[in-house]
Amino acid sequence: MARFLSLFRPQPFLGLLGRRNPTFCNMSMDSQARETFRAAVEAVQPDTVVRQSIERNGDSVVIDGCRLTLSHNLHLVGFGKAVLGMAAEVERILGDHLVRGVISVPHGIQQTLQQHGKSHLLLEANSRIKVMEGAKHNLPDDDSLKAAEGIKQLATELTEKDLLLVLISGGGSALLPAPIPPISLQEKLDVTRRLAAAGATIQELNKVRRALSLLKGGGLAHHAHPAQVVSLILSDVIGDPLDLIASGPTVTCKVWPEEVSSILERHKLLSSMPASVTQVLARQGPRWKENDKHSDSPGEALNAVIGSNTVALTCAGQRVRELGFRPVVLSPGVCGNVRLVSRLYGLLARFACSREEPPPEIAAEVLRLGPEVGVESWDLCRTMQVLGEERAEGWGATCVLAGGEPTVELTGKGRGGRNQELALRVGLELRGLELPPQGPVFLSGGTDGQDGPTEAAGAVTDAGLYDEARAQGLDIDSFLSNNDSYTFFSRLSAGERLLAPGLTCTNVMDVHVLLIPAIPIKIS
Ligand SMILES: Nc1ncnc2c1ncn2[C@@H]1O[C@H](COP(=O)(O)OP(=O)(O)OP(=O)(O)O)[C@@H](O)[C@H]1O
Ligand SMILES: O=C(O)[C@H](O)CO
Repeated sequence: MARFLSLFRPQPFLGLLGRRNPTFCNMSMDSQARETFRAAVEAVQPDTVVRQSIERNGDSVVIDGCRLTLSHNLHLVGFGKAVLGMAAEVERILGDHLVRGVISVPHGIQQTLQQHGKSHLLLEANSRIKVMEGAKHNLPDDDSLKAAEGIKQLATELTEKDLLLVLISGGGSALLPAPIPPISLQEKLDVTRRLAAAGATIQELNKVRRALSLLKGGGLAHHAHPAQVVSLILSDVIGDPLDLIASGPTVTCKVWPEEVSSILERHKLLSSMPASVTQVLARQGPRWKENDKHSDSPGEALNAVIGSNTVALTCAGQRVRELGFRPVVLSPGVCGNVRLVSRLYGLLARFACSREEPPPEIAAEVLRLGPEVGVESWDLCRTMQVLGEERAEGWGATCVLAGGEPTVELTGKGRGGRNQELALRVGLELRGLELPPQGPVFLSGGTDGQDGPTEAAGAVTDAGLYDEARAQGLDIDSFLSNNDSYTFFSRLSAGERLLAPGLTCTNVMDVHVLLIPAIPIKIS
């Protein structure tokens, strides 16, 4: 008769491989998934990433391998949800050379940071940096327009002796609006709003924003010429494309009006564009005025990505290794429909947990599905190889880490977010995979601490989700069809599966953690 025996790898062998040093062996799988997410977020804190990217030696500073000399010539501008903490750290490190600065940050952020006890991310009372709050609800408004004007003014006054440090993070586009005349702020806002509502991707949205802005698409670097410009960027876009993060204000790029028109056309908006937008798109030559003092300057800058989803996943991997799991990073670029993404995680869990050699159909479906959600075949094969090795070598615990920004097709009117919906769907995919002592656990969380318009960042699920919901009278399918994942997780077991770290002060998109426990071997 078949019997099951828990055969975990002998500890000395594991020590040799350097994989297992389980510091939290008493933690539940749920807690370990949360701890892994915490480590991911911790790694991309605004002050941490700045500290790690600036090396100060006396009156010189090395950034991204480039040595720069300081002589009380440092100016600073910034825009984005995380730049307040970034600016505070820059001022701590280089404050004695700082002449002045202006940053554009989300409405209410200073008060919120104060309330959350995060005063280390706030500027000192005697700071030389002016903080301007605006862009309520992540939309450009008069306040962020004023901040953008202040930033443009500062940049325009610089000389070749100056160094301009630019701090950029997600949300920067809305915090730096500078529409090319005669486009008004309201018209630009309408264009971006309508595009977003039509389902345009962030790549499409920011290509359009670039074409209509004085500061995006290299405009800020252009206005700062002939000063030296260095940007420190916390990326919230898949693949870390410099020209698209916050619409690339320090990355000179040519605008192709045909490309912009085709994006508008694709979303059926071209024919209803205001006359001002049509006029700007029809212009030939440089976007900046002919009489502009820098009209022919290239506006070159050093652009350094100092924090990204990849950094978060790498640090999460280190943490989960300490917890006793072998980490494998699937991809930092998971995108596409959450339905397909959840299917992929379900298949990977099945592949990892299969007691026999996994049926080839699983690997085939993984390879077919992966590219549809932004994961390269090479990464899928590498991940399955690690999962397969663990099984072949004796069922060690593994952790698949990934990140990115999947999408949800909104058909209902409920409250939720893409992370909670993904976790809910993966929970369904894992159904039936309950292996002793515990089956796989999946966590999906937004690194900014907020998943859609909800108070949670995401949720943690496992194979027991379906039965747990049923026992509590909750019908998962009806919550899913109403995009009501937040209500579902709030009601289920008093909300204990919700991931709610609160405001994290950073944003490198989402993090996915699939923990596969060490599995007992079947001895016949
Ligand atoms: N009820 C819902 N269920 C599932 N997803 C939702 C729901 N409502 C909104 N969303 C999704 O949430 C996303 C917006 O959430 P969020 O504000 O976290 O986005 P974001 O892209 O992370 O923004 P940012 O990068 O500015 O923080 C959109 O992709 C939207 O489709
Ligand atoms: O501000 C923006 O454009 C988005 O957050 C992407 O960087």
